[in-house]
Amino acid sequence: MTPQKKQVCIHGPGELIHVDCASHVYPDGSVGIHDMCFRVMEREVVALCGPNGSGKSTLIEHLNGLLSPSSGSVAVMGRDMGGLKKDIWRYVGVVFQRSDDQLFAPTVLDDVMFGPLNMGMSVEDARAAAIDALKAVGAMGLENKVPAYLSGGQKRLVCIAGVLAMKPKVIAMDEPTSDLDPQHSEAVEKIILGLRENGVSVVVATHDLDMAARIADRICIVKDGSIIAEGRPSEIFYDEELLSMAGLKPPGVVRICQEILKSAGVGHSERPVTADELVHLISGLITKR
Ligand SMILES: Nc1ncnc2c1ncn2[C@@H]1O[C@H](COP(=O)(O)OP(=O)(O)OP(=O)(O)O)[C@@H](O)[C@H]1O
Repeated sequence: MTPQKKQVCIHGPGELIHVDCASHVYPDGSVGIHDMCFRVMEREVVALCGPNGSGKSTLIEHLNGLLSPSSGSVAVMGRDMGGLKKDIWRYVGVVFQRSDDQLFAPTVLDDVMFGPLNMGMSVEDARAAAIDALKAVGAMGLENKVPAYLSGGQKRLVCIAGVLAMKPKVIAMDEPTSDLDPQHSEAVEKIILGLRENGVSVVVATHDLDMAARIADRICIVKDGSIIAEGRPSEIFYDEELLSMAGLKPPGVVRICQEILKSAGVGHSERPVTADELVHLISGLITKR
């Protein structure tokens, strides 16, 4: 199935967020995104994949009103972003690319409690929400630490906890596994999948196509400020022409699969994108011999 090129930006049922941004122009005249139609549906993980400077962060910052379209609109739960004001954090949370942009309080607990307190929760409830969130990301024990002294991986987990504590319906994460070791990356992947399991939708901007293949229901390819194609990982990651046009390399599993099938001289309709799917395909081929 050919991935769909985005053409029209029509509101549809089940949308949590609808971005219809004709353009976002930064004060210096740089165009961050343009002709951008983007939707977030219920209970899905969407990955934004594209080269440096393609507009992923700019799009993410439109999802909770940190940036607004120069021309166009953003609707959250069917309501215009402009009317949501501070309430936006109840619906959409953003985990920034640089953890140091997010952490500011004297202790981890203060930091994670900040959002809930700002939403009007009592100190007691905010503390309970913060502790729950720290538990959910496996960061209990860090409550009394100074955020600035945490490791990069710990900072990322605390940033995620700070957003989780507000219990939003959508969480957008900008390159959540960049600079993380394999263990912390896996922890973040598990958190994302756990969120979807609990009915939270997650938008992830990432250069890690292997991770996107493992966790995403939908891949959006972002190039030069627009989404040029979207579809399931198995559709997008086997489209060599599309990936090459976007300056991207297929995930490792896809490359291995293509090489194996080529050297074995067999065609196959299956399109594995995860290691488990590839193992399943190879086992099937061996059994048939
Ligand atoms: N504050 C800003 N002022 C001016 N131009 C900006 C600003 N932020 C981003 N841009 C420009 O907007 C475009 C999109 O940048 P953006 O950071 O959204 O891309 P990205 O896909 O997230 O990149 P990366 O993968 O490197 O993080 C780029 O041309 C960038 O130079």
